[in-house]
Amino acid sequence: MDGSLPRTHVIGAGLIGASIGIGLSAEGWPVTIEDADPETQALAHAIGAGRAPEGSAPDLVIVAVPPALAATVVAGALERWADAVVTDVASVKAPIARAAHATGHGDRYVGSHPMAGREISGALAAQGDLFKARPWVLCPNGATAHAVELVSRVPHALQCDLVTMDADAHDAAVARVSHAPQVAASAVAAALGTLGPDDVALAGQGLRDVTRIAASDPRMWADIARLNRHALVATLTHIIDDLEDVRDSDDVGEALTDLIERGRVEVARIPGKHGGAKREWIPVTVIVPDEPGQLLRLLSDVASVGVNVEDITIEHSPRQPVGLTTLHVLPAKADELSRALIAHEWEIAAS
Ligand SMILES: NC(=O)c1ccc[n+]([C@@H]2O[C@H](COP(=O)([O-])OP(=O)(O)OC[C@H]3O[C@@H](n4cnc5c(N)ncnc54)[C@H](O)[C@@H]3O)[C@@H](O)[C@H]2O)c1
Ligand SMILES: O=C(O)C(=O)C[C@]1(C(=O)O)C=C[C@@H](O)C=C1
Repeated sequence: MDGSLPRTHVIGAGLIGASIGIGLSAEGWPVTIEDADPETQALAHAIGAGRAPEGSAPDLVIVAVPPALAATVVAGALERWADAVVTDVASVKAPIARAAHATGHGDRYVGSHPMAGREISGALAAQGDLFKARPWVLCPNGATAHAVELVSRVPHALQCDLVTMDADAHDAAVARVSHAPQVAASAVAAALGTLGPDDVALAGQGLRDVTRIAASDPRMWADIARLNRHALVATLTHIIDDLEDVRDSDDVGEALTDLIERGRVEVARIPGKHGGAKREWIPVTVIVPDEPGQLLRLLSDVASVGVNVEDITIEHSPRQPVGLTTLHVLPAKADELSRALIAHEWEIAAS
C-alpha cells in the first residue's frame, strides 16, 4: 500500500458488494470487483462498482457472497493473498470468524456487518449511499491493530456509524433486531394467504410497514437462519410465548394491552434516521394523480418552498387513479408546507 487509499478487491458483486464498490469508487478508492456469475461481474463494472480484477495483489479484500459461502471464500482469500487483510459482510459473524482462524491466518481477518440492505438482491439494486449513517459492525476477534485499522477505513469512507463488537454478541443481537423481524414479517404476510384479492386490497399503511421485508430473497435468509439457528430459535421462543399469552388469555384485551405497552417502551429505543434519538416528523399526505410526471411536479413544488422532506412514502390506491404520497417533515414546517401545496393546487388528504 502506498500509504494512501488501499487497493481493494470485492468478491461478490450483488446488492452489498456492488453498493460497497460504487461507494468506495466514488471516494476515489482503487476498487476491483469479481463475481462467480460473468453477467453480474460485467454489470458491476458497467455501473461503476469497480474495475476488472488485475494481476497485482490487493491490500484489502471484501467478501460479499451469500452467507453460506462466506466462510469458504474468506478462508480462500486469506490463503491466496498472504499480505492482504480480509473482511466479509455476512449477516452472521461467529462461524466465519471460526473458519478464518482455522486457516492459521485469523489475525488478518476482521468480520464486518453493514446494518443496511434492501429486500431486493443483485447488482441492479446497488446504491453507493446504501450504508450512509447506518451502523457498520466490526468484529475484530483477535485481528491485528493494522487489520482493524484498515477495515475500519471502509465504514469511515462510506460515512457509517462504526460499532465494534464480539462476534457472538453480534450474532445474539442481530437475531433480535434483524433475523426474527424477517421471520415475523414473512409470517404476517403468509397469513394473507386465506384472503382473496379484494380483501388484500383493503390493506392500509400498517400492513405495508410490517411486511416490506417479506419480499426478501428466501435463499439468503435460509443461510442466515442455519448459521444463527441457536440465537434465532431463542428469539422466536420469546416472541411465540408472548403471542400464546395473547391467544390463550381469558381477557385478550388485557393481554394485548400488556404486550402493546411493553412494545411501546421498546420501540421508543430504536434509533431514528441518523442513528440518534428518534425524531418526531409530521406526515403531510398529498393526493397525487397516477400519471407520469406528477410525483416529480409535487417534489419540485416542495423544493420551491424550501422544506426538507425527511422521509417519503407512496401508497397506491387499488381502485382509484391516484396515489397517496406522504411527506414527513419537521413539526415546525408542516403547516407551511400544507399551505404552500394548497396554493400550488395540490389536494391534501385528511390525516
Ligand atoms: N441484502 C441485505 O440486506 C444484506 C445486508 C447486509 C449484509 N448482507 C450480507 O451480504 C452478503 C451478500 O448479500 P447480497 O444481498 O449482496 O446478495 P446477492 O445475492 O445480491 O449477491 C451475492 C453475489 O455473490 C455472488 N457469488 C456467489 N458465490 C460467489 C463466489 N464464490 N465468488 C464470487 N462471487 C460469488 C453471486 O453471484 C451474487 O452476485 C450476504 O452474506 C449477506 O448476509 C446482506
Ligand atoms: O432493510 C432491509 O431490507 C433489511 O432487511 C436490511 C437488514 C436488516 O435486517 O436491517 C437485513 C439483513 C442484513 O444482514 C442487514 C440489514
